Amino acid sequence: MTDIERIRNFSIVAHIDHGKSTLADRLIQLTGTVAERDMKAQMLDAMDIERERGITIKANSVRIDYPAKDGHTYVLNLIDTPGHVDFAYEVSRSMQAVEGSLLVVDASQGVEAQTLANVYQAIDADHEIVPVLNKVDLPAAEPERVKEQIEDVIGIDASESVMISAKTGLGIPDVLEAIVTRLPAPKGDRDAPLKAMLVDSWYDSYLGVVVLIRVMDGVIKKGDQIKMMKTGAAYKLDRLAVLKPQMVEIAELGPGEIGVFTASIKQVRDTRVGDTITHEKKPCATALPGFKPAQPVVFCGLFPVDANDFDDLRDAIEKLQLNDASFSSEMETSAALGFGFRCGFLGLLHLEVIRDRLEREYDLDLITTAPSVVFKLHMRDGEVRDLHNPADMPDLTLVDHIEEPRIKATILVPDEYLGDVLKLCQDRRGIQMDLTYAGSRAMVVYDLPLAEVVFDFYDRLKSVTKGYASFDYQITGYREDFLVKMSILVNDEPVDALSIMVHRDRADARGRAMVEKLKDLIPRHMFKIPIQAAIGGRVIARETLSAMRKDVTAKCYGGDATRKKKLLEKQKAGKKKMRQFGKVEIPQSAFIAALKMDE
Ligand SMILES: Nc1nc2c(ncn2[C@@H]2O[C@H](COP(=O)(O)OP(=O)(O)OP(=O)(O)O)[C@@H](O)[C@H]2O)c(=O)[nH]1
Repeated sequence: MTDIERIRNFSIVAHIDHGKSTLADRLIQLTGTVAERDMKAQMLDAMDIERERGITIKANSVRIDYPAKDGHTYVLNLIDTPGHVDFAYEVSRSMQAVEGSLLVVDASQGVEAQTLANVYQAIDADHEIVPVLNKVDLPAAEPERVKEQIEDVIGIDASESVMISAKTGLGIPDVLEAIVTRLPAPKGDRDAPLKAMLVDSWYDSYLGVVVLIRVMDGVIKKGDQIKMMKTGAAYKLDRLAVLKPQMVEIAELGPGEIGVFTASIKQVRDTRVGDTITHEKKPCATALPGFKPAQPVVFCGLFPVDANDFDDLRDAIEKLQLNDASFSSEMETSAALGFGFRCGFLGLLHLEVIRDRLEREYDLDLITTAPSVVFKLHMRDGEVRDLHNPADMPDLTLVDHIEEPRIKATILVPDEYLGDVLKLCQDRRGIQMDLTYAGSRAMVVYDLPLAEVVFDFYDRLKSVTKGYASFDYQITGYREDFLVKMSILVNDEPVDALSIMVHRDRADARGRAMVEKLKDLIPRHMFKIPIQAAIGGRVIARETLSAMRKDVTAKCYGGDATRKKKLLEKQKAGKKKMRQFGKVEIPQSAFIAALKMDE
């Protein structure tokens, strides 16, 4: 067991790409935690997709032994936090598990939206914060200006920022010293009953579920009989270890320490981030505050393009859920799309990552329906229902009013793009709450309906600002608005995968845009096809796709049978990506394309 005075627990907060992973790698490397030859760049980002997209999804941790200048060897525990907005709750739990943060800011870029969101979480958790200016090797680095910005925008003292280049290794020893001298040691009572926080968990194909914990009070040992206070489940610990970052078994962990255990836990779902772990026989009196179960906020339907792949899709979803308790699924049948799943996600990025993995790792062709948020239906009889799928919208006469989730969005953007950003937010029913300046950049805060953000807001924001805006949001609550369900009818058949909830004032424009798009996206058939948008029984927009004149084989005159056969085969292959709606075939790509809004 480590002397509590010689422990420092910390996390690194940064905006995406400011160099968090590179710094972590350097710290690990410099302290010889990993032998040089085992050093893979970005040790902490385990998953391929994370590496490819350059984002950190699952929190993880590493324990570093550091001989400090004062002659003592310290144990430094770095908990890596997910950098994306969708995982705000996971970030908040990781923050509770440590006492300090390194605030990494790219000295050539300055403070960004996620820097703010994450540093506020660190401040909320009462962290001691050490500002670290990275990338000072770049000619464009302006450390003095960025220091000022940190003081102006975040309001913390940046005069003693550590200047580093995680790339060249410059300043890394200073970071290690700052961790020891400027961050506080943890506190905890060794003699009190065990109280540990469940910080993270993941599924390992050899070990089963691995649980990352921070001990607050008491001592945990291999073989202990433990209990999770929120779920009530009890387990016997069969392995206790620290991560260096590979697992090294350890006999016990005391207050202030961070480590992992395994205990024959079947699925990640049985472990809840933020839960309190204690001894079954001698439990602690109260659980740690702030526990919140993971709540999916964005839903969409996932259907196999080829109905025969349904079983494969179900198996793949079950496998992914082994490692991700926040991704929910429920079987769904759609008249148009057949059998599939209605899935819930923490946010848009989470949705994209899961869909990508299903398509890539499990080789599935999927139709994704429009992402939707959870609407609250206040029924006339007083009942309040959650609506996860616009297709399930009940008869309007039964509904008194509808509420939708709202967010507080923070956007940082260079001055010259401010006008475009304001217009975009305004177009998405936003209400401006704040507008301030930090140097040549504006910080805008908007109250927006989440429904207007889930689809393509982020893409639009990036395109109108040429990638210079940064964006972050948090859900603030529900508010009533005049929302209606808009259905799309193709050849008089409703296509439920295309129905959306929309504000009444926007319905006409959205409806018109969608039918116009669909007219281009649906190939011509042998007959005329009306395409309509409707609210209830009322058609608000209509286009007609005219009939095709010739069939594809018509130009193969003469008896060229092979050519004809080839053409028909080609057509058949193309059909695999099509869906049949009544007599009409709609290409898979049309579903998402039709919902994109051009502004
Ligand atoms: N020139 C220079 N480039 C750096 C430095 N530190 C990191 N980079 C580069 O900046 C990019 C982003 O670095 P990462 O460490 O992946 O950033 P991150 O903050 O971990 O990003 P996420 O994992 O996406 O949150 C990489 O291409 C790094 O090579 C530095 O000190 N100088």
